[in-house]
Amino acid sequence: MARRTSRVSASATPGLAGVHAHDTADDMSLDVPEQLLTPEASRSETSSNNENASTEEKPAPRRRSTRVARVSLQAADTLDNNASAEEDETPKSSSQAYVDSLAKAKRTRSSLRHSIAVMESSLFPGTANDTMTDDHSMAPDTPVSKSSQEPPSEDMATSLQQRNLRKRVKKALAQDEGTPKIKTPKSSSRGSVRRSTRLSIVDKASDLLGRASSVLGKRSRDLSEKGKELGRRASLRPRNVAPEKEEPTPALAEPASKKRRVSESDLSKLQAQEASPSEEPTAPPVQRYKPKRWLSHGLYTGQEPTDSPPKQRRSKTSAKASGIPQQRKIMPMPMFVGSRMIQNGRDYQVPFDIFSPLPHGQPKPDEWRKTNKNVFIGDAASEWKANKKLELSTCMCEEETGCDEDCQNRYMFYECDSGNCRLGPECGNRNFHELKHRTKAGGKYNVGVEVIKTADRGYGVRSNRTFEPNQIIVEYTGEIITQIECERRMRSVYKNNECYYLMYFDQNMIIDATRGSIARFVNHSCEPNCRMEKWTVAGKPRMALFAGENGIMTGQELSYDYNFNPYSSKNVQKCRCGAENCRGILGPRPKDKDQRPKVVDEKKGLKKTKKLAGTKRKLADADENTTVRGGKKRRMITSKSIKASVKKAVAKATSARGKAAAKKTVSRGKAATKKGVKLPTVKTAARIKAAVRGPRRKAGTAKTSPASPAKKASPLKRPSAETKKQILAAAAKGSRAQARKSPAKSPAKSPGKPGRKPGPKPGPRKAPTKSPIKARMPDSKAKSTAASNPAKVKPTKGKSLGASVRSAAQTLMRSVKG
Ligand SMILES: C[S@@+](CC[C@H](N)C(=O)[O-])C[C@H]1O[C@@H](n2cnc3c(N)ncnc32)[C@H](O)[C@@H]1O
Repeated sequence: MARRTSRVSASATPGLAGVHAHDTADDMSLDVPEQLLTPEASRSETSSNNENASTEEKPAPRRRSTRVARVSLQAADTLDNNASAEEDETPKSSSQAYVDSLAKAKRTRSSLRHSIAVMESSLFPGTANDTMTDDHSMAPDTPVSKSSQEPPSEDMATSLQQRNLRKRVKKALAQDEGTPKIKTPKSSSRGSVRRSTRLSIVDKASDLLGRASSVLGKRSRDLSEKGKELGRRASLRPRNVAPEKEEPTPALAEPASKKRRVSESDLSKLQAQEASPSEEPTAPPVQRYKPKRWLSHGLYTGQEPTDSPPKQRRSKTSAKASGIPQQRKIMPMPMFVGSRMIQNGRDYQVPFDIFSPLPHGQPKPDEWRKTNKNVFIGDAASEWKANKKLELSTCMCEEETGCDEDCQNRYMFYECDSGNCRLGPECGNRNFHELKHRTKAGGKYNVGVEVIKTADRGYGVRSNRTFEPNQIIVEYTGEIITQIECERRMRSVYKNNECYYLMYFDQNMIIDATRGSIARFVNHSCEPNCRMEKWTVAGKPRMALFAGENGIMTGQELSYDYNFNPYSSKNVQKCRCGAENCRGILGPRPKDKDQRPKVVDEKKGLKKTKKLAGTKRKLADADENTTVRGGKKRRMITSKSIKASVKKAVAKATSARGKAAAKKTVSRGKAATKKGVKLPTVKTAARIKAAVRGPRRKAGTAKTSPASPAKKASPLKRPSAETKKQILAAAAKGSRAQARKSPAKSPAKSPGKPGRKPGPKPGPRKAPTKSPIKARMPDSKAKSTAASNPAKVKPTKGKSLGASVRSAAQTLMRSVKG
C-alpha cells in the first residue's frame, strides 16, 4: 500500500503540477475534454481499486482518500492534458466546437468540484469546518447540489478552490508519506460528508442523544451510540449512488429519523420503566393449545368425568339428601352370578406351611450332651454283625412309580440307596438321606424341632414347622452299648437319675441317648402323632421319629408310644399325656377295652373311665396305686423300679441271646411281651403281627402330598424277621428256579432297560447270582400258590418282577400267620 501510495504520489505530483500550471493559464482551462472524471468513472475506478486492494491492507479511510486523491489527480491530469490539447487545437477549431468545449468544461468543473469536495472531506475530516469556513462555497451543500446549483460564472472561485485543493493534497500526501497509517475514523470521515449537508439535522440528533446520555446509564448510552452507528452506516449507503440522481432530501431525512426512532424508542421504554417500576406486568402469553385434562380415577362406560374423587362408600341417605342424580360407581354383576357362586363354590387353601419357632430365652435342659450320629461304645462295635441279608435286598421299582408302598426295600424297612435301588431322585424310600441333607443345611426350619419345657412331664419336643404324613422328623441317636455296659451304667452312672434315655436297638444292643439327639426328649403319648421306627440304612440299623398319618402342624408337641411294659406291676409310671384314651400308665397298649385303666371315683365309689388331661389332671386323681388294668393294681414306676426293670431286662436279654440263635428276633419279641420289656422298643409286637397292606392314601394328600414320589414316607408295618427270612428264601428259590429255566422263557418286562435284559448279557447293575430276588417267581411255585390261594394270587405271567416277589411274599406271610 505504501508502495502504491508512493507510486500514486509520484505520478500525481506532476499531474498536480500540470493542473496547477494549467490553472495558472486561467480562463483557457475552461476547455476541458470529455475524458474528465465523472462520478461513474470514479466509481468504476474505485471498484477496480477495491478489487486490487482486497488482498492488501485496507485501512478504509486512507484507501478511500487515496482513491479519491487518485481520481482527483487523474481528473486534474486529464484536465491539464485536455487543456494543453485544446490550446493546441483551439486555433484550429470552429466556433461550434468551442461552444461544445465550453459545455464540457462546465460539466467537468462540476465533476471536479464534487471530487474535490469528497477528497477534501476525506482527507481533512477534522478541518471540515475549516474547509467550510475557508471555502464557503462548498460548505453547506453537497457537491452534487452545489454543482447543480452553482452558476458557471464562478470560475474564479473554482480556480481558488483548486489551488486550495492542491495545497491540501500536497499536505495530505506529505502526511501520508510521513505517517502512512493515518487512522482517521471511518465514521467521522463519512459523517463529515453528511455533516456538510445535514448539519442541522445531525446537530439536532446529537443534541437529543446528548440529553439522553445524560439521563440514561452506560448501557443506554451504548445503545444510543450503537443506534447512532447504525444510523450513520445506513446513511452512508447512498454514497455509492450516482450523484446525478439528486435525491439528497430523502437520504438526509432517513438517517436522522432512524437515529431518532431508535433512540426515542429505547428512551421511551427506559423512561417508562423508570417512571412506573411498580406497574403490573403485561398479560400472560396466550396458550396456543387446550390444556390436557387428566383424570384422577378411571371411568366406567357411560360415566361422565368429574374432577372430584369417586366416593366408594356413600350412604343411601346422604345420596338422597344431596338431591344430585347419582352415578353408578361400579358395574353391576352379571345375572345369577351370586347363585352360581354359591352353587359351584371354589377350593381355597389356608396357609399351611408355617414356620414359627419359639422366641429366645426358653429353658434349656441341663446335662445334655448332644450327638447326631450313633456311636458304638466298648464291645458293641466288635459284637455288631453286619446284616448280610442286605445283599438280597434289591428293589425293582420303576421310575414311573418310584419306590412307593410296593417297594420291597420299604416293606422290609431297608432304605434304598445306590446299592439296592437303581432309581435316583425318583426313589421315595430314602428318608434318612433326606434327613441328612436337611440337617446339613442347618437352620431351625430344616431341623424342624425344638425343646420345650412341659408343665408336668419335664422337657418335651415341639415342631416349629409342618411335617407331612410319614415324613421323617428327627433321628434318634446316641451311644450304642451292649447290655452289659447298659447294666453297668444303670448301677453306677444313672443310679440317681429319674429319667432314662435307654431304648432297645438291635442285636441285643441298646441306644443310650443320655448323650444323644434331641429325639430323646420326645415324650410318650397314648395317642401319639409320631412313631419311632427302626430302619436299616446301608446295613446298619438306625432309628428315627416319623410323622404320623395326619402329619404334624406347627407348634404341636411331638410324641410317640413308648409301648413298653414294666418289668412288674410295681414299676408303673403314671401317664400324663392327656389323651382321650390314655392308658394311664407308661405301659403297653392293652389289647381290648376292658383292660384300659379305670380311675375309681372316690366320692361316688364307682369305677369309670376317666379322661385325663395332661395339664389339668391332678396328681391326686391318678393316685399311685389306683390305676386298674385287668382288675389288678399297678404301681407307678419309680426311678428305683425302672432301674430294677432295666437290670432284669438286660439280664434277660443276655441270657436269651445265647439260647435262641435262629429264633432270636421272634423269641425276643415274645419274651418281651410275656415278661415285660424294660426298655422302650419299637413296637416289636406290632411288627410281628404286621401284614402286608395295600397302598394307602395319606391323609390330606390332596393338599399336602409331595409332588415327587421321593418324598413319600412309609406307613407300612414292619414285617417280622421270620417273614423277611421266608421272603428272601422264596426269592432265592425263585432265583434258582429261574436259573434252571431257559432265559428265553423269562422275557424282561422292560427290554429297553439294561438292568432287566435277560440272556447272556445281563444288565450292569446286578448280577443274577447276587440278586436272586430279581428273578421271577417260578411257574411251579406260582401254580402251587395259585392252587392254594386262587383268589388272591394272581398269575405271574406278564407281571413285573417286583410284583411277583410281592405276591410270593404275601402268600408266605399268610401261611405264616395261619
Ligand atoms: C425319654 S424321657 C422323655 C424326656 C423327659 N420328659 C425329660 O424331661 O427328659 C422319658 C421320661 O419322660 C417322662 N415322661 C415321658 N412321657 C410321659 C408321660 N406321657 N407322662 C408322664 N411322664 C412322661 C417320664 O418320666 C419318662 O421316664
